[in-house]
Amino acid sequence: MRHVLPAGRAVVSRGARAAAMGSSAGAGAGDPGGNPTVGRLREIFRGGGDAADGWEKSWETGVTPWDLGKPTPIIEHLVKSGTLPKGRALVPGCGMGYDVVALASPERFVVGLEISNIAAEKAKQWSSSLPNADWFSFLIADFFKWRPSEPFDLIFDYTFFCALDPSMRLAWAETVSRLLKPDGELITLIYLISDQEGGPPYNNTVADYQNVLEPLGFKAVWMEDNELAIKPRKGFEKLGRWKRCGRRQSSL
Ligand SMILES: C[S@@+](CC[C@H](N)C(=O)[O-])C[C@H]1O[C@@H](n2cnc3c(N)ncnc32)[C@H](O)[C@@H]1O
Repeated sequence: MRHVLPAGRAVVSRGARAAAMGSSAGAGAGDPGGNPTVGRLREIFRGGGDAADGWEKSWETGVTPWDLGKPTPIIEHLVKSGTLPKGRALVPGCGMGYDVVALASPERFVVGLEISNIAAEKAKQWSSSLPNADWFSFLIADFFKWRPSEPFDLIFDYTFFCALDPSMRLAWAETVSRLLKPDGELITLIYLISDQEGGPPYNNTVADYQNVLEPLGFKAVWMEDNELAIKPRKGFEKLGRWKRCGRRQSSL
């Protein structure tokens, strides 16, 4: 174990936070968070309704302020480091699937899971003829309801936890626990948000992860600032690597 940081976070301005989320879609003034695309995303989700419809609409209308247009650099670094579990990996809420593709290799088959048909189709479109295409697949399913035939050695969450309504966090942890092998690893690239009203993305802290994961026996064996975060997200991301150390398992 390297070291585990306290569950705190830097306080940043609302404008800076929203600019970070809109890094690829063009941050700027025009909505309460300072980013018009995040504002449009909120608008889609405002008024309740089915979250799945909200995500489909955001993809349909091209309101995807989270999209980096490439894998997150820390994933490429971790792949190169050779420290990631091999076997089967899952990326829930994978969006365009750049991280799915970056993780996939003959030693590691990766499933990119998406609730949005459009996102999954887009992901398939750009990636299907890549040299490592035999080592990943994109599936359309609701993370919370999906029942795969086999559990996973690795689950990678990036901007999925923070995209979910906070009332779903316990279910998120239970589902992670159900889908992960007992000795599997959960990697959370935590996108820290502290000053937003509503969401997505929703405010979250490292403690929010600890609160739902630790009762299920998970412990962070690594929790550090993500030094490889893209520039607008620098200082807002922490890399958490979690293993099950306790005996309690999911009750789902
Ligand atoms: C904020 S985006 C993040 C996408 C991707 N991880 C990235 O960083 O580019 C969240 C994604 O989760 C998907 N999603 C939301 N709820 C889901 C669910 N219950 N099951 C599977 N995917 C879901 C959405 O369609 C959306 O593409």
